[in-house]
Order: sequence, then C-alpha cells, then structure tokens
Amino acid sequence: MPANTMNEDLKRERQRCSFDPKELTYLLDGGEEKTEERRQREKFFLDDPELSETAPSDYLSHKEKYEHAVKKACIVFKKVQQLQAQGKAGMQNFREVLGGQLGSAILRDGNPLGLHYVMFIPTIMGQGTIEQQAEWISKAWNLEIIGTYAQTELGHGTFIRGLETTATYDPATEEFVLNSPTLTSYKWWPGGLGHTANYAVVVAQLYSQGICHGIHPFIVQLRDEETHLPMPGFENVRIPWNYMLMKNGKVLKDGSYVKSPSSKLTYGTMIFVRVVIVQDAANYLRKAVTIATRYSAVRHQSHIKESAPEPQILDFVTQQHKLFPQLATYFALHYSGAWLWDMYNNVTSELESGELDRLPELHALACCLKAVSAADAAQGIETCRLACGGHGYMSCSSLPITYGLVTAMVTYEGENTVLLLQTARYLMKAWQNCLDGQPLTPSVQYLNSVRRSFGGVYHKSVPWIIASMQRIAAGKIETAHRHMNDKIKRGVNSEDAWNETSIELVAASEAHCKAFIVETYYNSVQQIVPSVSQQLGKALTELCELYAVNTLLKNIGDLLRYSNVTTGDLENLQRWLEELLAAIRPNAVGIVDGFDINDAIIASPLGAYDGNVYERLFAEVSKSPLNAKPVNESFHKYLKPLLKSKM
Ligand SMILES: CCCCCCCCCC/C=C\CCCCCC(=O)SCCNC(=O)CCNC(=O)[C@H](O)C(C)(C)COP(=O)(O)OP(=O)(O)OC[C@H]1O[C@@H](n2cnc3c(N)ncnc32)[C@H](O)[C@@H]1OP(=O)(O)O
Ligand SMILES: Cc1cc2nc3c(=O)[nH]c(=O)nc-3n(C[C@H](O)[C@H](O)[C@H](O)COP(=O)(O)OP(=O)(O)OC[C@H]3O[C@@H](n4cnc5c(N)ncnc54)[C@H](O)[C@@H]3O)c2cc1C
Repeated sequence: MPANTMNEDLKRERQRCSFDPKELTYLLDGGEEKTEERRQREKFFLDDPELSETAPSDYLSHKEKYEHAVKKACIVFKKVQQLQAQGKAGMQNFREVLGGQLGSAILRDGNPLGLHYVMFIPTIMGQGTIEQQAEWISKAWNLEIIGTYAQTELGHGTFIRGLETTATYDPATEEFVLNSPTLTSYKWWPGGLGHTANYAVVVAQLYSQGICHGIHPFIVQLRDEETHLPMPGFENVRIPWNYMLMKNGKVLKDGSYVKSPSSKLTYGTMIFVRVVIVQDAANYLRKAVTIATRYSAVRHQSHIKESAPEPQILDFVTQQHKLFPQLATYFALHYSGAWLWDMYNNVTSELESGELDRLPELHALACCLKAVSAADAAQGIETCRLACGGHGYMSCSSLPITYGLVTAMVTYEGENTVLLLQTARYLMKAWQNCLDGQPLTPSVQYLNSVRRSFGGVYHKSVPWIIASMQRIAAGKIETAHRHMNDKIKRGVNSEDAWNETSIELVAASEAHCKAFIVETYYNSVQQIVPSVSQQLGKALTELCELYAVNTLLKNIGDLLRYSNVTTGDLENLQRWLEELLAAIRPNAVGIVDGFDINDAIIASPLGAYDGNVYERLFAEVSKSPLNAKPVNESFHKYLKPLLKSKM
C-alpha cells in the first residue's frame, strides 16, 4: 500500500458517520480555538527531531532508558520554557506535556521529572507557608532544584500513621534531625529519588519536646546542587527549622507545637493526585479504545454468512460489546473527572479561608472515583488489548504498556481497596445520619429518597437506571451497616466488626461510586446535547445510555436483590443493550476520530489514522536490531555446536 493512502475500510467508516468528528473534538477541547491551541502544542513537541523516536526505546538497556528519558525530559522542559516566554505555558500545558498522553508519548519510558511537577511542587503550594512558597516555588518551576515526594517506606505505604522516619526538633540549634532508623523505614518508591531529584518532601513523624505529633512534611536536600553527589549522611540528617512545611501544623522556634486546623490537611497532596488520576485514567482508556476500534474496522476475519466475504471484526456483536462500552466509559470518567476537578478547586479555596466542612466529602469522592476509574480503565484497556488478538499482544501495539501505566494507578496514590474503605467509612456515617434524620451532603442525598420509596416500574430511560443504581447502592450500604452493627450487638468490638464486614463495605463503596458516575455522566450529557448538532447529540446520548444499561446489566444480582425489577424488565434491558450497540456501530470510527489523538501519541501500528495496519506492523518489526542480520551469532556460538554434537 503506497504511503499515506487511506485504508478503504476506514474510508467507508468515515463516510458513514452521522456527525462531523471535528464537532466532537471541539466539544472535548472546549472549543475550536482550544483544539487549534492543543494541536499547535502537540506539533511543537512532536515535530521536534530531538524528541521523535528514531529507534524504539524497547531495545535500550534499563540504564540507557533512564538516560534517554532524562535527556528528553530536559528538552521538554526547555520547550515548555519557550512556551512560557510566549505566554502560552499555562497549567494545562504543563499537565499535557509533563503528564497526560502527550507527555507519555514523548517520554515513553517515564518522566524523571514527573513527581517534581505532580507532587513536589503541589505539596509546597498546599503545605508551605506563603514565605516558604516564595522561597521554593520559583526555584522549582524553573528547575533550579528537582524534587520528589518521599512518603512511602520499605515497610509502609498505605498506613501513613505507621511511617517510621522521624523528624526531631532540636531547639538548641533550631534544626530538625531526620532519621530513618530501621531498614523498613527507608524511603522506597518515590519517583526520581534514586538518581534524579536533589530535594524531597519527606513525610516523617514529628517529635518536639519529647512528644510525637504525627506525620508532617519536611524539605530535605538529597544531593549537592553542583556535583549531584548525595549529601553527607543518611542518618540523623539536620535541616533548618524553616524546612518544615508549616502552613498547617507548626513548630515554634522554642519547640512548642501549634496544631493544624485538621491533621488531615497534611494529606492534601494525595487528594490532588487522586483527582488528576481520574482524568488521566480516562485519557489512557480512550487511547486504547481508539487503537482497538480502528484495528477492528480494518481487520477481516472468519464469517458471519458463509456466502459473504470475511467481515470486519467490528461487525461481530461480541466485538462491539467489548469495545463500545469502553467508548462510553471514557466519557463517563471524563465527565466525572471534570466534576471532581471543579469540586477539588472549590473545596481547596474554601480550605484557604479555614472552611473545612466539605473536605470529608471531597476525600470520600476522590477515593472512590480514583479507585473505580483506575480499575475500570485498566480493565477496559486489557479488554481492548484482548480484542486485538495476537497483534494486541505486541509491545509495539502500545496496548501492553498503556495497561501497565494504568494498572499502576490501582496501586499508587492509595491502594484501591484501602481507598474504597475510606469512602465506606464516610457512607456508614451517612447512613447513620439518614436513620437519625440528620442532614446529608449532596453526594449521599439519594439515601433519603431511596428510603422513602421502593422504586418505580421499569421504563426505558437513564433516570430509571440511575434510580435503580442508587437503590442498589443504598441497599448495599444499609446491608453493610446492619451486618456490622449486628456483629457489634453480638459483642464483637467495632474494629473487628469493621474488618469482618469489609467485603460488603468495599462493595457498597463501589456501588455508590458507580451510581455517582452514571448520574454525573447523564447530567453532563443533558447539559451538552442542546448545544451540539442533533446527530452528535444523538450519538452522545446513545453512549450515555449504553454506559448506564451495560453497568446495570453487570449488576443483575444486586438489581434483583434490591429492587422490584422483573425478569421481563431484564429482557428489555438486554434488548436495549443490543439496540444501542447497533446504533453506535456506524459512528464508532467517527467517535474515536473525534478524540483527535495524534498518530505519534497513538504510537501503534494498529491504531494509526490511515489504517494501514499490516504495512505499519511490518515496518515496526523491521526496526528490531534482532532483524538486522539474517543469522544471529547465537547460532554459531550455541546451536550449531549442539547440533554438531548430535551428529
Ligand atoms: C502541574 C503539573 C502536573 C503534571 C501532571 C502529570 C500527570 C501525572 C498524573 C499522576 C501520575 C503519577 C504520579 C503519582 C505517583 C504516585 C505517588 C504516590 O503514590 S505518593 C504516596 C501515596 N500514598 C497514599 O496515598 C497512602 C494511602 N493511605 C492513606 O491515604 C491513609 O493512610 C489512609 C487514609 C488510608 C488511612 O489514614 P489514617 O490516618 O489511618 O486515616 P483513618 O483511616 O484513621 O481516617 C482518619 C480520618 O481522616 C480522614 N482522611 C484520611 N485521609 C484523608 C485525606 N487524604 N483527606 C482528608 N481526610 C482524610 C478519614 O476520612 C477519617 O475521617 P473520619 O472523620 O475520622 O472518618
Ligand atoms: C508506580 C508507583 C509509583 C509510586 N510513586 C510513589 C512516590 O512517588 N512517592 C511515594 O511516597 N510513594 C510512591 N508509591 C508507593 C505507593 O503510594 C504505595 O505502593 C501505595 O500507597 C500502596 O501502599 P503499599 O505498597 O504499602 O501497599 P499495601 O498497603 O502493603 O497493600 C498490600 C495489600 O494490603 C491491603 N491493605 C493494606 N491496608 C489495608 C487496610 N487498611 N484494609 C484492607 N486492606 C489493606 C491492600 O488492599 C493490598 O491488597 C508508588 C507506587 C507505585 C506502584
């Protein structure tokens, strides 16, 4: 196939799409101008010869990959500075370039500066006093220093109150003495800690006047700014008094401790990253479903009718059932992430004025949304990989590496089970408030309405599905609450009762989150539809309905247990699902085209815009050094002597 010709199947797919994909692109970017700005930004980085992948880094050693990544991260930084000089490098640029899809395309092997931007700077902004921000932020933004966020230790990651590193205040010298006294207290996992960062925010147990005040953040210099040699000593390291970030908890120079308005304000950076993860998980999922959808439009295999030619695998309804719910899930997580980002910004500004009321609800939502978005995106990406058969297994397909990036999200920034239990903690209190007639916060208001009615009869609408999912969530919350209290009434202490009920607590938390996502997705689409063309509005509505129907059908057991749904209603839901798959089929390629993901970011021979899959696959494998010579030297070294010895 000559270069730059369009695969005929994709040509036909693009002709049959009922709406203009550019309209969807503009919608997702926030307008045509924003699209143009994003495209220019992508071009500015992706067209830079120093950043384009000459040879796939798959064939570099671990050390070479690190050095390659540092080199590129520095080039990226300098280019961001150029954007800044042109007044173009807003926070969104940084998000796009240093993290997100553009970032992960340019820095395929990770971004050694990622933690510097994602956690070191945000922690100083969130936990430092005005003076400390003035001292550190500009140095950090200008990369005069490189930081990381050192909280996790060899022995503790989840249970941060159990961290062993200590920071003991010495009033005589007005310094803190930091110490990691045990093997298990060594800081472990912080990105960039090994060779890149020369500073870290170190989270340690604060001791002053012989009293432990719990964990607090401290700035510690790790390496000499000139030589990059590790600073002397790694036990009893002394740092100046003003290296403790004191926006919340403070230690006065005489050693007296001033409590934070809430000990949980120290945990603020973790909320920020969880909020960011929701959107990032969605974006990685849409990259994977773009690859799998385009590939499925090009790949022909088997028969639907013996008399007809091999069909596009996208015409198998089972293939549609693998991929189209992933399309819908992208939008569901995208709109939930946008909603959560708004709430995060509002609550953060309230915290600035000492208003802490909405922090618990933000924490509960950030926990379950991070957990569900990371888990669902990881599962969705794996489904996309499996839907591409053997070629999906190849690392050059980009699907395995994308899965690896997202499945890490299930663990970092709070392991999923642990975070779902955090949300469950909030839900148990909410249910008790509901029983006691106390006011409920917005995200759990539905508990009141569900208690008052046992649900209406089935009707083919998303609001009915939302009500059903809220009924399931309320039912699971009530069941967990009741079972836990029954245990306590039987004499089990509250901690053991919590642990013994934790399976149901996690399930209740997931159900609550799914109900929240469907409702937020539906409300977002309802707001959008009047402002877009009738065709795009119809396509967006179909995707929202698909997400709702498919999510409910994956919970038939709970639906039967907690609502008055009949088997006839279930048959109707199944028919509705199949109708939606058929309705979405002609628009599937148009929808992923609407994501407008640059081929260099797709970085997959299966998902390129032109659809020339086989030519691109062949070109990709030709890059392997292993294919440089017809006979590899291992034949002469090892195989031939072996074969000879047999003769
Ligand atoms: C600007 C440029 C941007 C560039 C963008 C780039 C994009 C890249 C995107 C990001 C990608 C990658 C980088 C990230 C890498 C990962 C980094 C890390 O992993 S850092 C380490 C993260 N570690 C954790 O998250 C630890 C998880 N554990 C915990 O959070 C806590 O231990 C716990 C909450 C599980 C338990 O803490 P504990 O103190 O025991 O709390 P309790 O359970 O007893 O609850 C007490 C009380 O506190 C409330 N609480 C707990 N946490 C919070 C919080 N974070 N905020 C507010 N409130 C909190 C909890 O609800 C309880 O309240 P009650 O009223 O008592 O019920
Ligand atoms: C790619 C990556 C990057 C990271 N970057 C950083 C970084 O830059 N800085 C940093 O400080 N950390 C970082 N981390 C560490 C990360 O934050 C921790 O690994 C994470 O918080 C999980 O903690 P853990 O490893 O102690 O797991 P554990 O908590 O030991 O989890 C093991 C199992 O124990 C279960 N478990 C633990 N507690 C409970 C509980 N209370 N109830 C029920 N089950 C429980 C978990 O559910 C899980 O199944 C990173 C990790 C990864 C994978």
